[in-house]
Amino acid sequence: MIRSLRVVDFRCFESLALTVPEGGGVFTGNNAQGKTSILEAVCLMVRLHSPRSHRMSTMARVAGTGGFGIAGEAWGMERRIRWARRTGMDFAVDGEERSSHGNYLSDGGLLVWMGNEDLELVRGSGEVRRRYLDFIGSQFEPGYRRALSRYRRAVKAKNLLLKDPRNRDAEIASYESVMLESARLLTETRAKLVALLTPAAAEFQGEIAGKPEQVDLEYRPAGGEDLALALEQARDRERRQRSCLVGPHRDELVMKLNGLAADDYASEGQQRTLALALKLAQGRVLAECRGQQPVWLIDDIFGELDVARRNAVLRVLPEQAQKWITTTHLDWLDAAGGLGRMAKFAVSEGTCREA
Ligand SMILES: Nc1ncnc2c1ncn2[C@@H]1O[C@H](COP(=O)(O)OP(=O)(O)OP(=O)(O)O)[C@@H](O)[C@H]1O
Repeated sequence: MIRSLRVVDFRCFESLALTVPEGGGVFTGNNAQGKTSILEAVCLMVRLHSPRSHRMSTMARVAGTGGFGIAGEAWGMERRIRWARRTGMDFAVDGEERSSHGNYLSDGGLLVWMGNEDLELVRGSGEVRRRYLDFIGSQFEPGYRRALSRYRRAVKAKNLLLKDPRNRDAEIASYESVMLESARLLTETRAKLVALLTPAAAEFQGEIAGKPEQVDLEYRPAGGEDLALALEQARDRERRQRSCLVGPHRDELVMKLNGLAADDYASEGQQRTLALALKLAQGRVLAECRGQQPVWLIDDIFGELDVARRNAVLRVLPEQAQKWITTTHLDWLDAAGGLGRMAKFAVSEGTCREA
């Protein structure tokens, strides 16, 4: 779990230093005060990933020096990342520089992020569902993140070549071999994850809905069973459309509720419930496979949930796990039985103090 967090020039914070108890913290404040930014800083420090943006430049404080730093004690180790416009990112654990993302992440902890935007998991494009699987995949399988970035680089290069009017078939073939090599780990891990997530999501869906509902998750690799053959068969189409059309960057995770497509048929309430169930399932799967409770970063969802669903989520969140919860008001928490083992923090205009 995370015991402390310090940031410099990150989002609206010029500086911030927090110590958080084992149970976690509830961060309260009006809109636009910096609550989500605190959770985002934790996510970056632990997973080198922000659920809000891929562009580090947007995270450096606008009136700051053009870079930012985040540090803290997480799972007994002192972690530190820095980003600067000129030099990019560097990171260290217990004072020792780590040479690569993979190296830094190898002994990092586990996270689950829950936010209102999770509804997009059910309603949004396939990209959102792939990101969900990738975030879990990189915590589940050590080589996943590296395979994903190799794969993405190869697709990007192939796309550039496909746009060239000259014949670049030989180079395309060499990038396809990189794609094939990295795709294997991605598709195998995604298939394994979906098989593990399905029963857990079904169980949580029932808990939150208050009645059993059938949940089916189906992983559909865009390259089918044989990606090499699919690439071969797509060759003419790809040349015409000048874009790489098959492979894990086009995979889908199909979701059905009570036998019907969840995006087209489920009610908004059912879709919200399914999105929560998917995130709870993520926590369960990670905890079981890695033997460690993830830290839960829960951004502003409780104030928005109806009482029944809120109580159900609070009931099924693992008691012993650390939770970082943001909220604009605390009325719901009083009704739900108070702070428990969590500390209360007040966030206001880029400052945060224990309240
Ligand atoms: N790079 C940046 N530099 C300075 N300020 C920023 C930067 N990025 C975002 N902000 C500002 O930081 C403030 C806090 O944003 P944040 O999303 O953390 O607020 P919040 O308290 O979670 O709000 P809400 O309750 O509305 O979700 C916002 O006013 C936002 O515009």
